[in-house]
Amino acid sequence: MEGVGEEEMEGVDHLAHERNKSEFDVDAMKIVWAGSPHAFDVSDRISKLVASDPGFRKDNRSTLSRKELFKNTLRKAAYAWKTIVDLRLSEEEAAKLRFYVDEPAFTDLHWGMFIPAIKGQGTEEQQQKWLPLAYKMQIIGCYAQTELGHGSNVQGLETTATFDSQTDEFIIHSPTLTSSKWWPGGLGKVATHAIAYARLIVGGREHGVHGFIVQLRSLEDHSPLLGITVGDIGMKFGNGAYNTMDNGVLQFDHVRIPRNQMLMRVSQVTCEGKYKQSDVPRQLVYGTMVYVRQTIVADASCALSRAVCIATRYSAVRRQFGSQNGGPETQVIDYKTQQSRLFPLLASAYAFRFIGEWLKWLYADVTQRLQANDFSTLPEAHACTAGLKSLTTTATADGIEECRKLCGGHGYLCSSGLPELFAVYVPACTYEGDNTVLLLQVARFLMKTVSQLGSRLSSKKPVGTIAYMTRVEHLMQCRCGVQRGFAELSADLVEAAVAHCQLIVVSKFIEKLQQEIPGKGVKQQLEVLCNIYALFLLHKHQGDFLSTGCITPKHAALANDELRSLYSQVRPNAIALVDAFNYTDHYLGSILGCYDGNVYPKLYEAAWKDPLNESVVPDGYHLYIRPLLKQEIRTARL
Ligand SMILES: CCCCCCCCCCCCCCCCCCCCC/C=C/C(=O)SCCNC(=O)CCNC(=O)[C@H](O)C(C)(C)COP(=O)(O)OP(=O)(O)OC[C@H]1O[C@@H](n2cnc3c(N)ncnc32)[C@H](O)[C@@H]1OP(=O)(O)O
Ligand SMILES: Cc1cc2nc3c(=O)[nH]c(=O)nc-3n(C[C@H](O)[C@H](O)[C@H](O)COP(=O)(O)OP(=O)(O)OC[C@H]3O[C@@H](n4cnc5c(N)ncnc54)[C@H](O)[C@@H]3O)c2cc1C
Repeated sequence: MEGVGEEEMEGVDHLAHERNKSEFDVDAMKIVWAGSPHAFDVSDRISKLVASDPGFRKDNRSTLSRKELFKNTLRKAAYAWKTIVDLRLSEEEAAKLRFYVDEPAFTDLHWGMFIPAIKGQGTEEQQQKWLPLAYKMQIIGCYAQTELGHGSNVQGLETTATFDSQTDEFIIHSPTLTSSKWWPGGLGKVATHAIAYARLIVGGREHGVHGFIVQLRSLEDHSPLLGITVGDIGMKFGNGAYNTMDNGVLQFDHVRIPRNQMLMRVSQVTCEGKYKQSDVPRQLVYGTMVYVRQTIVADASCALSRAVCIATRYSAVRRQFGSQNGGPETQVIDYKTQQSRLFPLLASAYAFRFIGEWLKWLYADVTQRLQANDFSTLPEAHACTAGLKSLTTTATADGIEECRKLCGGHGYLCSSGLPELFAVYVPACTYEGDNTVLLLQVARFLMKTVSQLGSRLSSKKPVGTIAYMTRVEHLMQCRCGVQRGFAELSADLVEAAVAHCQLIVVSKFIEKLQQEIPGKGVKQQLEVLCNIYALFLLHKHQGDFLSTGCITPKHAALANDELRSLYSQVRPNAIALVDAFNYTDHYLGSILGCYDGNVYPKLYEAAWKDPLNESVVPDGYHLYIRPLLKQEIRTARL
């Protein structure tokens, strides 16, 4: 193997000159990014714990076969659980551990959907029975909603749950091939239980889709129970990536479960076979999705900031062209084109961090209200979680890919960390609701609001995120017919939904800046980023703004000038702004993004570690290359 000098690998901070340029207190910004001094402490401690433990190594994922990869994930999940128990980590610390372990696993669905579904849709009694088992991981659950034939259209699910009053049981059945459950994470090889969604049939009458707790596998030997056919759905996009997850297929053949395993907070079936609806809205059956959409928004800033951190550090290291008198070439980060692609993504990472924080607050608020039987803010909470999930995941997936391109050829190497990050992240645009389908929900909410504006029947004034609608006069003129023409106009309505969500992100960023933010220069940096975020959107969509007369061509030109000036203000602070994310090299998983910027020796070293380089002459030489070279190919047995 070709070696690299030890001194080249260790100790020198190649980005020190960049760090010295920064004009603000990076440690104070770290606290702002983390959310509070306490959150920073937890995050910093747990990230270092994971990074220093070889049990959580992840640099070999792209070279493992699916079986090796999956077994390694099982080992890591068990090891993570042991660490959590041994160190008596709090729930907050455990969640951070899962975050820094950075490997999608069945545990995400157990903690992220199975448990929340029981908490949100189960009765007190059901919670008391199932939650202690789930918290100790004595049972492992998944969320089995989507089927081969239907994902978006939840009302179209075909699995049935028929009540048998003779035995006080439900019979869960998959009547068609398309009713096979398809996609649930953790289902393929691990889950012992599922929250399965099925059409409820009582006394021959259908009552829509409800959730049921169904045991799938034996707790003794893990074999599927009678009537259950279950397995993995196969390899997904990218090496490593989401293939650590066992997304599964499941068929029920008249599987019987006791009546008390229907989640009965929203509606109940009595032993006499009576269906009763409580006074909570039916939409609470969808509550787990609202919860997860909110966590996905909070996570978007993590994925985007990670890609931006890699691309920013590498852009400061990489030099191309522009050498004067034999001096160094220009750092690519100094090119205005690089800045105009990179800095809006840096600003978006911060914007998404704050919108995630706000959405958490909104979710906590609606949860509290629901407990007090106040359902008034549920439609807005649904629209915000759906719309912001769509907006942030689309922008993040696109942003990760842009960061890969910003790193030129080296961005295409797995060791850049970017291909895997993209492959793991991009399904977020589809799961928990296809992004277009979710925007249509927002559009529906907006059109409903518009149709009520000025209506004599409705005395309610729009509040919260739609309060601005009363100030937009020409909406009043659009009221007529839009409800009837919804499907025809849906492509335009989706654009309106995106614009509405962008407005929420910008306004919440501005609100954040109205708070006291300690630390030298921190607030000023955030103001610059906020302005970049808003003006970049204005620039990108200037056609819409101009055609609707919201701005003049002069405004558009001024905005563009201002944007260029803002990029120059960010430039000296760019490295410090990504340092503020406080990511370890382990978490970044990228040679291009390593803290010390010592990229080239590390790339060189890593190449020699590739399995192809284990031998100088490759396997297959004698069979395929030599006969070719010796012109013996026609006689060789291929
Ligand atoms: C290794 C370490 C281990 C250590 C241990 C760790 C310890 C702790 C760690 C914690 C870890 C946490 C991890 C969390 C990570 C989470 C991981 C996530 C992974 C994601 C996996 C993916 C899962 C899934 O994808 S699940 C399936 C999701 N499916 C969907 O989203 C389907 C999309 N479709 C729909 O939601 C609906 O059908 C919809 C919205 C399209 C509605 O269609 P419709 O038919 O038009 O509407 P209808 O049903 O008739 O509704 C009418 C009415 O209701 C309103 N509505 C709809 N939805 C909602 C809602 N959710 N809430 C409120 N209201 C709603 C709708 O707008 C209509 O209103 P009106 O217009 O007023 O009538
Ligand atoms: C990695 C991954 C993990 C998943 N994990 C789980 C899980 O744990 N549990 C679970 O239950 N499910 C899971 N899913 C399933 C996921 O929730 C669905 O795939 C998702 O909701 C999209 O539904 P669909 O596949 O039916 O897409 P479709 O609805 O078939 O989408 C196909 C196309 O049709 C368009 N479209 C659909 N409806 C409309 C409409 N009304 N108007 C306009 N356009 C429309 C969409 O925009 C899209 O372009 C997972 C999926 C993935 C990829």
